[in-house]
Amino acid sequence: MWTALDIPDTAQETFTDYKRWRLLVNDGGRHTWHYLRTDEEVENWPQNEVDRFWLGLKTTMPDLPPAKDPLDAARNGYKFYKELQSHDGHWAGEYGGPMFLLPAFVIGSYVIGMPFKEEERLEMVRYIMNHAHPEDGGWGIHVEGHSTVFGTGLNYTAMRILGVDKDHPVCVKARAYLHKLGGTTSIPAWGKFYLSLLNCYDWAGNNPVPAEIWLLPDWVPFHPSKWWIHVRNVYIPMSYLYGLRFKMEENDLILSLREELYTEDYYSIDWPAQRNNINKVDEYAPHTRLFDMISGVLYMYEGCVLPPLRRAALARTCRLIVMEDENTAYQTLAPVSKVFNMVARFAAEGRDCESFKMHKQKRADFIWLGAEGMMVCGTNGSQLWDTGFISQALVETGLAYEPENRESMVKALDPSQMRNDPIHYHEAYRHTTKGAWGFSTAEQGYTVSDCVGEGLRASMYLQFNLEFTPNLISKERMCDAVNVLLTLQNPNGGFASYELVRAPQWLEYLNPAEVLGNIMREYCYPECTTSVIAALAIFRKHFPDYRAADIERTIRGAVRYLHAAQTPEGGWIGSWGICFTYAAQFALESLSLVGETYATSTVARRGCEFLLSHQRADGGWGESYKSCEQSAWVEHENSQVVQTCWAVLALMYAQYPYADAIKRGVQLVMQRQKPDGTWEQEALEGVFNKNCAISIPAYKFSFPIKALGMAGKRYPDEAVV
Ligand SMILES: CC(C)=CCC[C@@H](C)[C@H]1CC[C@@]2(C)C3=C(CC[C@]12C)[C@@]1(C)CC[C@H](O)C(C)(C)[C@@H]1CC3
Repeated sequence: MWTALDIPDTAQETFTDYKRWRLLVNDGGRHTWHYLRTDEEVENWPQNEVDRFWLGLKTTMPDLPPAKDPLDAARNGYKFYKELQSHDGHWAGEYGGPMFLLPAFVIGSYVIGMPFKEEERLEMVRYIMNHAHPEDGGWGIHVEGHSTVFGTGLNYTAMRILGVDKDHPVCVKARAYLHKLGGTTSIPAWGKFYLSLLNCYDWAGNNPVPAEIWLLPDWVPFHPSKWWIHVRNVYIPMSYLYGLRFKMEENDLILSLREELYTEDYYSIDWPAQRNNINKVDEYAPHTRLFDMISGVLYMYEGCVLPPLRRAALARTCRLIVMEDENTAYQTLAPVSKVFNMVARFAAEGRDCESFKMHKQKRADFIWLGAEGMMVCGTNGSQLWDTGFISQALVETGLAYEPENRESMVKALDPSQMRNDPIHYHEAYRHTTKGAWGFSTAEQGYTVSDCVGEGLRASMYLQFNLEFTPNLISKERMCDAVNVLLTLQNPNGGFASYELVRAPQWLEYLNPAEVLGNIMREYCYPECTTSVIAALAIFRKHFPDYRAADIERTIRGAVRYLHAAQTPEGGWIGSWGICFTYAAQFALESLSLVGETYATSTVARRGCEFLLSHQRADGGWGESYKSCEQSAWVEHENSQVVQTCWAVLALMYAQYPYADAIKRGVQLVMQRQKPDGTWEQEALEGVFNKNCAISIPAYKFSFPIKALGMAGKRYPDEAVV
């Protein structure tokens, strides 16, 4: 255990002085939180509105005159949100929600002896405490999910490592619940893995992760280079660490955890029998028989591995890990692979080396301090994504032209386009990045299809629609972005997230991570496809001569995919936002850009009717995250501002002719606006892999501003309040 912390019984009050925390934004959009220990530092680096807002402190923003109409309400919204723009032009923000990322960081860091500051540890404990379920004291896979062994086992362990005593009431309650669930023997695979690194679970209790798979020739249909990039990047360092059976040395905490986490005597557990022991409360994607069979064979193979083969396989995975670190300047693709890469590099090279230093430096980029404590975000930020949406909203609503908003629009231009392919490109099985945008920063360096779409579109809007912005992005750079988009279309016309679909569908039968669905390979997504359609449709208006035939063919194929992806009820299943309302907004917008609206297209008309069938009596829309789990509409108990905006935008894009439904939605969003122009944080807005919700708090600015502003423009004569 890191030094013991004195932790109060409840966590509403902050554990550190929030007036001393500052968000540093530098180096192309990196953001890191710093605690100022001396008064002198506090004086030299005053707290600003961005710090105060995200820390949940009272901002100095005044109450605004009540909005007269929707456009005015949008204006009020932006008056506030503009103050949250960083000096470099992007909007920094929180991106929390999953409850396994912070424990992964804590466990991984502890295993390799990479410390956190005491103030950080205190606020991490506070975050965990604030998200314990009041009834049972446990944690789920995300903050809104039911308690599971995965959530409870990992967060309990993290609390103990961070310095909380085992007799603290929060630990006592969580432990009682964990024991009620049978203890951590039945923790899902990734939990088994973290605990094994910590020396609190025997490696024999894990299903094998043989590195030898990386020695197969590339043409093999299930070759790991064809897996979804997140799973690939998680399993490369996992297979390396599994091959080494890497674990930290025993100490008092570990010996104690071996007692606390289990209901039986740790030393008499039948570990091989635990490989497929997964608690029912955790299971989202149960093992298939095929998976269990292959694991059984691989388990036998582990008893007779050929040392030269294993050595060659470990050398190969080690090389892949180093390439990923170097391609991303040690950001890595996302927090799960970040931790495993960090531990793997430590296992290979130790502490006194550049990789340890660099991993420590970039570990900070994932850590965010919110009103409820310190968390680990889903990525190193959502810089490009949030900047893209708000820029587009301002241009589409016309607010960008208003003198007081011009400077912020000039600052927002040119967000982090990647100029070159990765350093290690083909050898690391990467997709091209020259001209692409990713979700966060250029440094992180991963092409994402819809981020290229939104980045390109925002750049075109800012540069071409506004006469006061400089010409920063050359035609050549925009064409580079289009080139990337054109490489990403799949044979069925659809677009996936980071790469082309490389692997067959049956690979999903081998999903080893019981808590997430659709993870093994890329899938085509309506949202990604529609972003691309929209960007290309706008691009060709500005540059009708550039690759005109290719663009036409691509758009036609994408629209065909989108038509086919519509469900019989008329909706689209969203995979990255919740859920049908999210996807409908993208789908109906992109269809309108190719001339398909309520009046001209049955697809658009059915899309509108589907949405209208779910409008609630209060005028809003509200879907639960369970819609994503079940791929079927599940009503939330309350209507949600962000989802209402998506639905209203979708209807407006489709030129739904009867204004009443739209106005009722607009009214709800206006009623929920607070006097300072903001909206309350409601339910989590994002999701991944079917089963894990994630918050994207910037959506509660960008989409209301866009929806209200567009409604204001569309119905200019009416005050809708
Ligand atoms: C399973 C693992 C490895 C967990 C770590 C979390 C990541 C996988 C998540 C967190 C954020 C996340 C949901 C994200 C995406 C993929 C998966 C991410 C990175 C993408 C980039 C996919 C494409 C989407 O359209 C969109 C751009 C919205 C999201 C953004 C966030």
